[in-house]
Amino acid sequence: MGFPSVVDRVIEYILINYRWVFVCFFLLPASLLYEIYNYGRNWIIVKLNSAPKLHHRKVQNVQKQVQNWRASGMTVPMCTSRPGWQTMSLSKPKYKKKLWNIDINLIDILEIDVEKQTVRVEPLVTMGQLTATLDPLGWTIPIVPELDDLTVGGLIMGTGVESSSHIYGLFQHICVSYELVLADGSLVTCSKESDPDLFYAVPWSYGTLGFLTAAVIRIIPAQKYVKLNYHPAYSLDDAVKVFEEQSMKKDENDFVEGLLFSADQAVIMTGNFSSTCEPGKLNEIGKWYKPWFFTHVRKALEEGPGHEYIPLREYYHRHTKPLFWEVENIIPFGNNIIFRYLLGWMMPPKVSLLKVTETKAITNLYENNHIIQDWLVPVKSLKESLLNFHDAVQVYPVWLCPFNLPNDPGMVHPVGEREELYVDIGVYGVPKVPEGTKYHAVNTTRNLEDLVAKVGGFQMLYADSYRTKEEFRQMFDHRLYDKMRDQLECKKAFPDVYDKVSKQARSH
Ligand SMILES: Cc1cc2nc3c(=O)[nH]c(=O)nc-3n(C[C@H](O)[C@H](O)[C@H](O)COP(=O)(O)OP(=O)(O)OC[C@H]3O[C@@H](n4cnc5c(N)ncnc54)[C@H](O)[C@@H]3O)c2cc1C
Ligand SMILES: NC(=O)C1=CN([C@@H]2O[C@H](COP(=O)(O)OP(=O)(O)OC[C@H]3O[C@@H](n4cnc5c(N)ncnc54)[C@H](OP(=O)(O)O)[C@@H]3O)[C@@H](O)[C@H]2O)C=CC1
Ligand SMILES: CC(C)=CCC[C@@H](C)[C@H]1CC[C@@]2(C)C3=C(CC[C@]12C)[C@@]1(C)CC[C@H](O)C(C)(C)[C@@H]1CC3
Repeated sequence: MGFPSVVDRVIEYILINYRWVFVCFFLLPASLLYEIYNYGRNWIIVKLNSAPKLHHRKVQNVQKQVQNWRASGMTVPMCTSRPGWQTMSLSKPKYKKKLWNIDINLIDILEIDVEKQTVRVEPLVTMGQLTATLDPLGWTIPIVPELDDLTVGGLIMGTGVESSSHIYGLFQHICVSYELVLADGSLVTCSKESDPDLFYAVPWSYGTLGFLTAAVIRIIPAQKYVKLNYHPAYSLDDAVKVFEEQSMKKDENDFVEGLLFSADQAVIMTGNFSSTCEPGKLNEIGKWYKPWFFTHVRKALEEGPGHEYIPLREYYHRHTKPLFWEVENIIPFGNNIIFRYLLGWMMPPKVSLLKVTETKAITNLYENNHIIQDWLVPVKSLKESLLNFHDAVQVYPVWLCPFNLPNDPGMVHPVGEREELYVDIGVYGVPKVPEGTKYHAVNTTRNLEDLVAKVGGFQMLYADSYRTKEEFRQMFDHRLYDKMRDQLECKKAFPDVYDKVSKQARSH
């Protein structure tokens, strides 16, 4: 063994087992600088109010790039040029190296129309940017997927869900219209009324019908706080019952969410907008020294039912600081009180910087010894699904988020072809397997995918999907998608959606 390989191994050992050293001393300060740069840039744009004027020119630039692709002979299909490390998706989009990259540098909020109750945004606008802009004005989009860096484009072309989804559905269901550049270079705007086929085909198409250049999204009046009630449950039956009952009460609860801490311990949360706060009941969970949200919620198991008030924006982004519970694996002492007071203000490390500095060994570690999946199943199959996940991986906490699934045309439908309540079951962590056995990521995930498909469910596609093309086409309804691909001459212009999202297709 030569000297360099020993050094390599030592570095690899340190990077895997002591990733926090690198993260704390390099990534956290880098994340802060990056944020300050973004903040400064956004501030200048807001102050100069230049974004709406530039939009048209920036869209023309996208059209020009598509025209150039056509003029070049259309030899390889197109995708956006946003590098994989900048995205929130877990899977690595290796296809980008082979495809024709289109630069879509559209990052601004264009217009807030309080009369029509809509906001018009460009696709790279993030959830953090939207809440920072809308909340102080007393407005919000009805569904705010909780991680700051999720983008409007990714959430429309993929999907988005949040604790208000039991009322409003998925991210696509709060969108009024999409502005797209199509394969022929033309610019179209589609809505439910003007072009229902295209409008319903866009969500879950992962950029394979056209490039999104703007979207109009509904806004609703917001209030200063969320009054959050904690309902601890001490058996799976009780947890499922309370969760289901509360999710059905659309008129009573503005927000519903559950965290399952073990097979028989859960805390179900229900929340409402509130303009006032009871004295002594304010909890500013977003402050740098506050504990991670899921650890705070877990305390309700000992303390019993209770309620408190959380500032609205801090509620929306409650899972950002610990990236649900994923930061625990990267900075194990990140929730320690001394760390929080000293360095908590720099948290969390930017996902994009974590990704760009990820080594092959860490990628392998996550691929083989970690599960990150969101399964979307009818709520009536919740208990059965949770038992299946428990048998297969025993990963806790589990995230539970109810959502309404209308029977619209497009990729996803409720099982009974009638509007139905579904639940997103988020499983993120290191699987526990019986002693003496080894966790097999592909087999386990495939088995779970089968079980989810059997009850009429789907998986979110930001993570790894191991479906074959046939199984994928059974899970997602391709009728409208195929029709639009033919009609808009997409076959040469964009890869098929399966070839963008499947694990197999993405890895080479
Ligand atoms: C070190 C640092 C880190 C930060 N990290 C984050 C973060 O992770 N996530 C986050 O969302 N914010 C972040 N911010 C921004 C800051 O937290 C919020 O902007 C703040 O809560 C709003 O305060 P304000 O009233 O002073 O902003 P205002 O000056 O009223 O502006 C509100 C914000 O809205 C956005 N905005 C408004 N209109 C437009 C437009 N047309 N185009 C583009 N953007 C627009 C801008 O981001 C601007 O910062 C960070 C700021 C700093 C200094
Ligand atoms: N709470 C929630 O709902 C959460 C959702 N997620 C998931 O994360 C993903 C979003 O991450 P994010 O980083 O924002 O998005 P990404 O950059 O990962 O984009 C996701 C997909 O959307 C396509 N896309 C994005 N913008 C455009 C555009 N302007 N025109 C055409 N296609 C576009 C991308 O195409 P291309 O490959 O060509 O770039 C890609 O296939 C979604 O899949 C979402 O489901 C993750 C965490 C939480
Ligand atoms: C529908 C919902 C709520 C999904 C929540 C998904 C989160 C748990 C995901 C989104 C981004 C995500 C995949 C990520 C990771 C963990 C799980 C995350 C946070 C991490 C941080 C795990 C460690 C990895 O080395 C790496 C840095 C690449 C990723 C980055 C993205």
